[in-house]
Amino acid sequence: MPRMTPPDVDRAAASRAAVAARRARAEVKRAIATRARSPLEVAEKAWNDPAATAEASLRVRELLSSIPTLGPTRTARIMERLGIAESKRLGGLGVRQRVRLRNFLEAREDRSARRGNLLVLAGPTAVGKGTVSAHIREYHPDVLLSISATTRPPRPGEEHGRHYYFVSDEEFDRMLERHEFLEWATVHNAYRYGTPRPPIDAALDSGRDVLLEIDLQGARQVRQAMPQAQLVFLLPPSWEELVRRLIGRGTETSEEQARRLETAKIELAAQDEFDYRVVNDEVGRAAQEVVDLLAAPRD
Ligand SMILES: Nc1ncnc2c1ncn2[C@@H]1O[C@H](COP(=O)(O)OP(=O)(O)OP(=O)(O)O)[C@@H](O)[C@H]1O
Ligand SMILES: Nc1nc2c(ncn2[C@@H]2O[C@H](COP(=O)(O)O)[C@@H](O)[C@H]2O)c(=O)[nH]1
Repeated sequence: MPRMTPPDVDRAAASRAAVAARRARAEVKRAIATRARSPLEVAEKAWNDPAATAEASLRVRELLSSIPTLGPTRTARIMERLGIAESKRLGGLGVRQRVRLRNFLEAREDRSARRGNLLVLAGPTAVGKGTVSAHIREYHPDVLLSISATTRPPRPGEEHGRHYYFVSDEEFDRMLERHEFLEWATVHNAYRYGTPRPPIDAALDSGRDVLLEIDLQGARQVRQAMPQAQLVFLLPPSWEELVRRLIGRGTETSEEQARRLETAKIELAAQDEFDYRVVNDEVGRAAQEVVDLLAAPRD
């Protein structure tokens, strides 16, 4: 067997140390991915404990991308926002970079410790539920607006996956069999509508507030299934204004309008079942009232 010279010995030791360091970093990443350690705790250890070489040599990119909800694209975007270069290791960050990363990780931990709130927005046809919800989607993108599945055909301008998931009767039946809905109902004695449950659970678990824009039957089912949900009833300034909005929208035949106004009378009679009532006199103001209720802590 050839004898090892001193440089060979050094190289072998260095290579063993490199393998051990890689393993230690993989262990740290696994602990973050399985939520056994918080990324903030790992970062603090890297900065405060001189013996924490695995933590200190971990790249910021590796730390962030080990967080279960962050993929490589979001990681890259966050690092750019924090002003941290792709190759930077935790131990090599400057003071300002450490402050920015710490603030970011602290804010994430606060958010994930809080469960999101669920708010149901219901009300009679044409009161403006869709308009108020669209306003919230545009100005409060942090709120998840649930996308329902429906057997109704799309109206002009409506997009599959944005306004609704437009599905056939057969597909709706399959979703029912697979218990995919939090609630569902046949609305205005016409088409079926249902709220897919998995995106709602995921959002609430990650601390995101969720808004459901659904009918009275659905609101009652949500109250049963998730009693912590807040139920908000949207009111028109007057019955005459409601009729004006329905006719003015011009998306239903006069027969369908009459059917919807019959349902509206039943829905208006049930407004006392709701936790809050909001008058949709002006879209921005009504939307803000809904968002304020959504953000308010529940007891
Ligand atoms: N505050 C408001 N002032 C005046 N018009 C409004 C207001 N809010 C909504 N509208 C108008 O009323 C009509 C009905 O609104 P929208 O379609 O949002 O009602 P909706 O409650 O979602 O109805 P549906 O339950 O039938 O789907 C639309 O033409 C919309 O532009
Ligand atoms: N119970 C549910 N009702 C829903 C859902 N999605 C929408 N709706 C309600 O249906 C009517 C009609 O809506 P339109 O878009 O055809 O005008 C309206 O009251 C919606 O709030 C749902 O998932 N479940």
